[in-house]
Amino acid sequence: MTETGATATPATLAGLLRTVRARLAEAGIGDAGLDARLIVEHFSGTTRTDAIVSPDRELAPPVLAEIEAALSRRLAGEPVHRILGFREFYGLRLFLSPETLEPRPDTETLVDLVLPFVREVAKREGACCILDLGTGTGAIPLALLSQVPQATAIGADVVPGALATARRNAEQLGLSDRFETVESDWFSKISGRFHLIVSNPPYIKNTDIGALQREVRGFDPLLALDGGDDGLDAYRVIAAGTAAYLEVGGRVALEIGFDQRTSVTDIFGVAGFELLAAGNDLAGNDRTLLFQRRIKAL
Ligand SMILES: C[S@@+](CC[C@H](N)C(=O)[O-])C[C@H]1O[C@@H](n2cnc3c(N)ncnc32)[C@H](O)[C@@H]1O
Repeated sequence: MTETGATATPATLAGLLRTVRARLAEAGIGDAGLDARLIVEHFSGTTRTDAIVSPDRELAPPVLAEIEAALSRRLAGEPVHRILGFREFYGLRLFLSPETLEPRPDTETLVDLVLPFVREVAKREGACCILDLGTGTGAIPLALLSQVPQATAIGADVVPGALATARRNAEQLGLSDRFETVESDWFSKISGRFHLIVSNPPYIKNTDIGALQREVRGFDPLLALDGGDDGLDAYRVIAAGTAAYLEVGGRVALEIGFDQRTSVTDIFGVAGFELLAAGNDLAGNDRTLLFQRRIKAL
């Protein structure tokens, strides 16, 4: 029995949901109700409606064992989507792996920022070529490809395991004929020109990584987080390289840390780019920047 009086693993759906939620809440896990629902529904193959319509549904012992194992992992700090093995992004279900960052809802605002441009180019030219630097699960380009059927994308990453996950995601979404991966240290193995270069690079100062939530510091790969001493290393490389890979009239769009708007705008300014638009994340912080090459005065 727990302090709330609930048994560890009652066999009915409603009882189990209550117990899992109580044990997560007791451990101080913020979104205990949601995490309980995700774990129980996933491993029991039930839905929210089942819990309402058939609360007394009995679950088999192997299912209970799987839920208990998942609960132990969550109590040990593992994020719920890592336990499930997938996460929703822009309406797409994406597989995760130990080599990939778990895509965040804030990154959906980067997709929102560039989508009108991708649509416009695709309409005008019948195609839109996208390069995503640091693709991880492939979240950003796959979201764009799912919205714009004429678009094609290259997802580049320095981690082969991340690229394997991105390819798996493209395949299961039926997008693999328009999505390629390249193992590349930023631009080192990239060739060709693109209408859009997009990136959510690592941007945390290395001295700040120890202070991140345990769910992030313990489970997102360090290479996906560490932006160097001032968090800006990747932006400097991307700013310096972008012009050589951009089509005339092309754009570059970036996710940034909440306090990096001025620094990243300056870095791209020095490289010859002007800021066209900026967007906020779901909490209202500066989170996305869109640049184009500065037009030289005659
Ligand atoms: C913050 S994660 C973003 C992942 C994904 N684009 C997303 O938004 O969910 C940064 C990504 O950059 C990749 N990365 C780190 N250093 C890199 C490098 N030198 N060249 C290419 N990719 C790199 C990491 O492996 C990671 O997948």
